[in-house]
Amino acid sequence: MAAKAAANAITYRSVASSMPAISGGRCRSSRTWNSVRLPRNRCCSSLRNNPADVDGSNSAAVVVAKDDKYGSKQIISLTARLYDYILSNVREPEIMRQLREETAAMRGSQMQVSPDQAQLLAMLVQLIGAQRCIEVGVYTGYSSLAVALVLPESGCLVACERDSKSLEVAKRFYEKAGVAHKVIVKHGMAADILRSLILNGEAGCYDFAFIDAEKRMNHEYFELLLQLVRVDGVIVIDNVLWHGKVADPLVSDAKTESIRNFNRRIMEDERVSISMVRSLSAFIFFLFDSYATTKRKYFDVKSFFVGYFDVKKLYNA
Ligand SMILES: C[S@@+](CC[C@H](N)C(=O)[O-])C[C@H]1O[C@@H](n2cnc3c(N)ncnc32)[C@H](O)[C@@H]1O
Repeated sequence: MAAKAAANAITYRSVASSMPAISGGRCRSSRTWNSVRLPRNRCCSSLRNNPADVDGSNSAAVVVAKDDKYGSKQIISLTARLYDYILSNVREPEIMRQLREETAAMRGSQMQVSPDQAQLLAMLVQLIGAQRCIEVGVYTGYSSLAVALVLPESGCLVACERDSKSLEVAKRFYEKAGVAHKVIVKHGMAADILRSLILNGEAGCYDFAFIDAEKRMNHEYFELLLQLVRVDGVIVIDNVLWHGKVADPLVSDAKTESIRNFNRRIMEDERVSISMVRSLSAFIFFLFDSYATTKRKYFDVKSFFVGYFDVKKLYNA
């Protein structure tokens, strides 16, 4: 699949365009999926020029722990070379590359999700057949653009951001990408916006949410989104490993502590199924389900990929 992707002009959405939604009993086989044409050989390998590893070893991946505790699993660190390889297998639409490159010169550009993370968000939206999404923390719009591009024409994304300057860039790119009609931009404090959606009778009306704003507010966003997102919907939270600081006993600043507390509370929260995913910064997925069946829908990112390709085979057969 990856080799083919590198050799041919492909579409971001090519597989699911022929498949119905697979979650929540909502089968929408007749909907129109958005197709984003990628230029030939377009991938993100241009993102890094020097694949030398941080430790100078140039090894593809380093075993950082091998212990009885981990069974026979080797734990690898994400070296620059390995990350370069991952990026070379990302299908980044041209419009997103333009946005990423424009944002690179701006203050705070490190806040943007990476192309591989954006692709994963888009795939999650596709997998659950999401129609209505919310993003908390838009910045210049990279992750929201990834979501908007794969939403069906009838879909919508409520994009919450307090910074008007970043929003100007985001709005320009929604227009340029032809998805502005799918994005409802909300300028203001995210918690207030979420509360107003609830007051507006929109509880349970959303399929997917992405939280990527003020980390100390995560729990509040989460509780509000639990009301807004339907049972069987998905919430993704960024930065749950906080650059590795959550696991470092010497770090105890307020932000790290709040993320630790949040992760602990989520781990104990039986209302949701969870999966913490390793990434440069990490995601937690929440898949809502009823109490009785909470564990039934558990999956991790590896099975996403397996499931994705299996589903493709199923529908092509
Ligand atoms: C990490 S960035 C978002 C990056 C974006 N998801 C992307 O991938 O391009 C966080 C954004 O959240 C916004 N933000 C922080 N606290 C907020 C709040 N309370 N309400 C709304 N936006 C907030 C910041 O202005 C910033 O633009």
